[in-house]
Amino acid sequence: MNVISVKNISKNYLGKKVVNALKDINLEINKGEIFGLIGPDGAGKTSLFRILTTLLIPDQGTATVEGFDVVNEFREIRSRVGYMPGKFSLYQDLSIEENLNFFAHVFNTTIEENYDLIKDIYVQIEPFKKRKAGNLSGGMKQKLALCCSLIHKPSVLFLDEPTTGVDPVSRKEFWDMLTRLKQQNITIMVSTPYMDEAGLCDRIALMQSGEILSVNTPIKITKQYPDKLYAIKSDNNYQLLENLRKREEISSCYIFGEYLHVNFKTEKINISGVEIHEIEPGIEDCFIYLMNRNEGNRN
Ligand SMILES: Nc1ncnc2c1ncn2[C@@H]1O[C@H](COP(=O)(O)OP(=O)(O)OP(=O)(O)O)[C@@H](O)[C@H]1O
Repeated sequence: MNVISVKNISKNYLGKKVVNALKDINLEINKGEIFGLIGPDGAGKTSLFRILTTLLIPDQGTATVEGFDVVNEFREIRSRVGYMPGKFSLYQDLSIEENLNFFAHVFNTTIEENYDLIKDIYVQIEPFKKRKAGNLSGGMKQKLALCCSLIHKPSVLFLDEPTTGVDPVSRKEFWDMLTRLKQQNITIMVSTPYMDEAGLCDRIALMQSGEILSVNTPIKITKQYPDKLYAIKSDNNYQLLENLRKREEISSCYIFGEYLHVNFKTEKINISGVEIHEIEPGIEDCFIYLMNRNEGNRN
């Protein structure tokens, strides 16, 4: 049985303008996986998390978590999942210790009862346990929020952009922690806008504008890239970008760090006065390729 199953889920927000936040989403997530939802702001990641954690009702489709329906069996789900929302949602006026005790109390447990699960993370913030949550650094807030979401020993953990705005060292530590939680057989669904974190997941879904563009292991997604990709650099990359985008034989060209990444429609490459070499595509290249293809199909 899949731990999370999403079938034809759609969600619209009604307002002056209707927003199609999720369009016919289908996903299956296996036990013990670290599954990444990768996509830019507005892709629909939070809406999907909120549906799976029973905080939002879908307009269409069905979804189950640990075999329970997200609408009809929400109570069963709430006791089994941990949710770390994107925005810091703990009590800023309570200390680390008080926040943790509060969440333990809500779930009818104690810090001591499940200490084993949070120990690795908690020891890093314990020296500051009397400090108010509002006065913690980004990395420490994130560790506290993770502890609070784990305190009732959930079997599924939903983490919405847990590393956004967190320094690179804390980001690395955070992903190490997720690997340790996975070893305890916890299924983890995590969203991130950082493409480098995609490679740390067992499988990922690339999401854009409420749609899933691809689901696979990070390696398979990059292997499916259908074209040759070149990195090109000149003294003036902006001028080069403008020139290349006008050329008929170039199907895509975008800035990537100090290089431009370019696809050609033709095998023969006629370009001089630049540094050019073929490269292996990364997740971000795959994302851009799939996004362009999706937009092309729509037009
Ligand atoms: N309560 C709401 N009312 C109206 N529109 C909403 C609401 N919540 C989300 N949206 C819109 O739905 C779309 C998907 O938003 P969602 O928050 O699910 O995406 P996301 O990938 O998590 O992005 P972000 O990181 O910006 O939250 C966006 O266009 C967003 O503006």
